[in-house]
Amino acid sequence: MRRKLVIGNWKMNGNRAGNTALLSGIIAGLNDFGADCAVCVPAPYLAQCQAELQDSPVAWGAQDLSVHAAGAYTGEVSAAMLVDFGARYVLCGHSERRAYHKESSELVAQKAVAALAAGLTPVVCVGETLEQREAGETESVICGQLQAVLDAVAADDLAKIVVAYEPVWAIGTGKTATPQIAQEAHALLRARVAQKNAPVAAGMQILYGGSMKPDNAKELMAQPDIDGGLIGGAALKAADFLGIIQAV
Ligand SMILES: O=C(CO)COP(=O)(O)O
Repeated sequence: MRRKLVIGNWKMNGNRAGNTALLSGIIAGLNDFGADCAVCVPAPYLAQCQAELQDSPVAWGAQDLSVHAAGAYTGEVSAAMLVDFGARYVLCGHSERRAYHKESSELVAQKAVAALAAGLTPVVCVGETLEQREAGETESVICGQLQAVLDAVAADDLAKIVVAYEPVWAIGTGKTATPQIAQEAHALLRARVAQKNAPVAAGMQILYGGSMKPDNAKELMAQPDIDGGLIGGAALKAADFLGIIQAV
């Protein structure tokens, strides 16, 4: 049985006082729901997570990292720095990074490799745009994005990856993928991993992201290949985030 995982992606939101309120609200409402839970926060707030979450069941992580270990890379943050602040997860290749920062699948794969080398769990994000879906390219796009990572990561590390399917047309739009559409994509992704290593594919956590809310989470997470959620907007309110975790 794969354990469910719910990760909140705060994107570029938050401030110290608001974060404290949100994190303490999450901690106060968490019971043993049988799911793992984490927040991926803007890098400046990793220290705050370390201070406020360290004795809680909530893990924390970052939204991006550099492929470089150290050196003259102004503005970048290394995997080792994230580890220094207790991060466990790091998003790699979120669609907003791919779209606004022109991150290629090859770069995303290198980021996953850098994360793994430092002991972080990369959450590799894949997803098609509406245009690509309407052109019948969903499978080639999402499996191509995943394949770059499968090709780059050492066989021993494959089992340490988390994948997130986030259809771009469902992110922040209120248009959730139907459970059937999401399940179909998740099954394709799992089958692609299975071509490389079937036992790893069977154990891999594949999360859904895109307008997941307390009222649609249950049906999505009931699908056989959906192992949790990567939550944007609904992760910014403790009640909504807890509602999604509870849906597990
Ligand atoms: O991009 C997302 C999480 O990474 C999803 O965002 P929303 O939940 O706001 O649609």
